[in-house]
Amino acid sequence: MSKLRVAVLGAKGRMGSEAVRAVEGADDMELVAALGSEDPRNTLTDAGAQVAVDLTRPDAVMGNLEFCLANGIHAVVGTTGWTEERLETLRGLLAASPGTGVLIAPNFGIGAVLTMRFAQQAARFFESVEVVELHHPNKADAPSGTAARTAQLIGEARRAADLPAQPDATTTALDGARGADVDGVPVHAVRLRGLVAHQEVLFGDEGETLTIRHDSLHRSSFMPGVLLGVRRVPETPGLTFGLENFLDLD
Ligand SMILES: NC(=O)C1=CN([C@@H]2O[C@H](COP(=O)(O)OP(=O)(O)OC[C@H]3O[C@@H](n4cnc5c(N)ncnc54)[C@H](OP(=O)(O)O)[C@@H]3O)[C@@H](O)[C@H]2O)C=CC1
Ligand SMILES: O=C(O)C1=N[C@H](C(=O)O)C[C@H](O)C1
Repeated sequence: MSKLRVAVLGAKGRMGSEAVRAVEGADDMELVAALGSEDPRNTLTDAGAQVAVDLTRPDAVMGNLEFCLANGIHAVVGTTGWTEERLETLRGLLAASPGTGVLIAPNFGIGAVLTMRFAQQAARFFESVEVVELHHPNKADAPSGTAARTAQLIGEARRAADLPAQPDATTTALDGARGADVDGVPVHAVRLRGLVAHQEVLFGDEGETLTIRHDSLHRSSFMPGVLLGVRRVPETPGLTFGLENFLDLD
């Protein structure tokens, strides 16, 4: 069987360099290009890439995807910064390239995917909920894509259960003290030297609390998810949002 021809964008970055090693170590894949910010995108077509893994920056990913979709290259995207508006633009690009697949994974770690699923399940049972994400201080965006997605899933589950807005009697606060409001859920971002990627989802109700915590202690934790995405995306045209769609969680 011929090997999947894979390119990594952002190849010199923290995640990209790990992805380069993972692709090189996969028996069914061949790393055909490893691009940094200075490399022209046509390196991808010249190398005959079938799947591009984007681990760049929120301000770079859309241009990369435009190029990939215009050239029928499937994409596995770990880069963050996805708003509904950006997703809509991407859906438009995909409509013009119907056989091509894009996976956007807010988090490739199985523990993080499970955290989101468990939080979604717990959401309707608790009056209060807050999300705290904790990352290394070189991270460009806040809150993390994972925290934003977690809060969105919780918000959807609360609405589906007809829960009211959660109680919060704060009338005076320093700016930012209550975190960012994502879909009615306060999200707090910690940046601390020594950390990699961590998240706590705190639920509370009368007389009890529930904490769901996940820790990525090394970026190798994301690599099985990246490789799964690379294997599955060529057979999955259109937009897939979330690695859970490629996992049998139920
Ligand atoms: N989904 C997931 O599981 C995970 C997602 N991430 C996300 O991945 C992204 C990257 O994170 P991280 O590796 O820590 O960031 P880094 O800053 O370490 O790496 C980003 C790399 O992308 C390069 N780059 C920027 N623009 C382009 C471009 N147009 N083409 C090719 N390369 C480019 C940068 O090069 P230069 O320095 O020259 O600008 C840099 O080497 C972030 O959005 C982060 O949130 C991170 C971890 C897990
Ligand atoms: O930048 C990071 O490091 C990470 N980014 C992703 C995010 O924003 O959710 C995934 C993980 O948290 C690590």
